[in-house]
Amino acid sequence: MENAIEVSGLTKSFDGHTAVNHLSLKVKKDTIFGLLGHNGAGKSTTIDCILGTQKPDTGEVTILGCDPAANRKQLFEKVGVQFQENAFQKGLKMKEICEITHSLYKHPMNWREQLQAFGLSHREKVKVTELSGGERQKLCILLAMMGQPEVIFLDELTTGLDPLARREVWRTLEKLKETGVTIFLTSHFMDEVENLCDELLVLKNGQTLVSGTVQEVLACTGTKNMDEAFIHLIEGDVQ
Ligand SMILES: Nc1ncnc2c1ncn2[C@@H]1O[C@H](COP(=O)(O)OP(=O)(O)OP(=O)(O)O)[C@@H](O)[C@H]1O
Repeated sequence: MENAIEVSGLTKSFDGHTAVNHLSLKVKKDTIFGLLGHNGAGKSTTIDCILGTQKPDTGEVTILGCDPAANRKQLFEKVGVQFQENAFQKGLKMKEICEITHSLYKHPMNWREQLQAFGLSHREKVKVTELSGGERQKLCILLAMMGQPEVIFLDELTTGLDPLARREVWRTLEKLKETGVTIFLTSHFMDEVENLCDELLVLKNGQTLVSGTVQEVLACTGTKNMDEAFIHLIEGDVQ
């Protein structure tokens, strides 16, 4: 199976502190990949380096065979990114943000359909600042999907969502995967990872502890679920 994302020997330091240390990974096309780790493990830095928004100290990255730093414009059409909610311009209504984002793409999605799938249709005229945290989070995911990307990056996918909303998001991602979208996500919810991810990688202090399918991680840690596996991995290997 072809790879959508390849990372080899990625290292990134800030002021002498190594945030990501010699990380290598491959994400197969049409799969969901989960990057896990404790707070400060290096997940967001990894995504920033993969997207080219941070310059790695060393390492090679390709998305859909391209160097993201050198092919930014070309990749923009094919890669969706979940931006942090505080990046929203104040005073804009949800509908206006959707329309603006829609206008940026050659082949945008029907955002009203997705708004309905997320149960947000009745809120389209509400200012983003007046939405609940969970509603804003769903909006961020919708915006990442807007250009009908081939690859989508979702950092802290369902943080702030209630259990029902999390399942709505899961269903959306499963449908996206069925249509041939590759998804790279980070999450602190191990049930989410078990349900969604084809493969995962656990980081501790910027270094890879383990990678593989959920079953492989459970087998190598001798645990019954990802919660136990995660705690075993993070607590068991003090560095
Ligand atoms: N711009 C920056 N300048 C200095 N240090 C940074 C910067 N960005 C990240 N770091 C440091 O790099 C390390 C990894 O941070 P990162 O945000 O990648 O972790 P994370 O795994 O995404 O954490 P969380 O789960 O809390 O979001 C941390 O020690 C963090 O303080």
